[in-house]
Amino acid sequence: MSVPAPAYSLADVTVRLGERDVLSHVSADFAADRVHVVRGASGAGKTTLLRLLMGLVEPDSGGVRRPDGARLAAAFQEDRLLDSLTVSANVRLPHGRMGGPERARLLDETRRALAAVGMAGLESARAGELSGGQRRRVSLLRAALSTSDVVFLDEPLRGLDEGSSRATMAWLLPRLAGKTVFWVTHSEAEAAALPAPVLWTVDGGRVRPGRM
Ligand SMILES: Nc1ncnc2c1ncn2[C@@H]1O[C@H](COP(=O)(O)OP(=O)(O)OP(=O)(O)O)[C@@H](O)[C@H]1O
Repeated sequence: MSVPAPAYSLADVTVRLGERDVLSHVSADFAADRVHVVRGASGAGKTTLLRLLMGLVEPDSGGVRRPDGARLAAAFQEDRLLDSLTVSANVRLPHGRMGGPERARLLDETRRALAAVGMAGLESARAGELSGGQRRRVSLLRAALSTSDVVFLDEPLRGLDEGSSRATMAWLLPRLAGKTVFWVTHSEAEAAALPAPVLWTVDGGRVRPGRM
């Protein structure tokens, strides 16, 4: 049986930000179609790793191989919602202009998704009127409902209470099936709830397989 090509490869990559090599001589292969759980202390470089894989940062030295033509979705640590737009308009953003039936289908899916994550009836609320935990969930819905092959989630459940967290996870996981996922978390329980996760630790500028 042939081994599938990795979705992303880093070869001796260094990323310098300000005065510091945040990532230093990192080599790693990230398999396609798996959930990669990225852990590490605050400031270790987890977000920088995600930005590097997404192509938002280029390495100062070394090589990055990214999949050709992959469609990316992301929920960043800061939710990046447009406050003056409604919840459903924010979820629709990655889809660009949509026709009647397609738009109606997404609106319906958004309505059902909001109910599933404990935000029933909020599709017409302005994003600027939402709480932090509600904003988080809208940003996750937007990423998970967009058409994508690779999904980057930077501390996706941060700030959610246990019930919301559980409901959001239950809604989210089936929608990530078959995709390559990068999931940054500080939570052991969250990592354990993910399907067959591939664990990575960012520490001292290095990215190592396994837990801390
Ligand atoms: N644009 C930048 N210029 C200079 N330094 C930066 C820049 N962006 C990040 N850093 C620094 O790089 C280091 C890694 O930051 P990064 O956000 O990747 O860490 P993290 O592991 O995601 O942290 P957290 O868990 O707190 O989100 C930090 O010391 C941060 O201050």
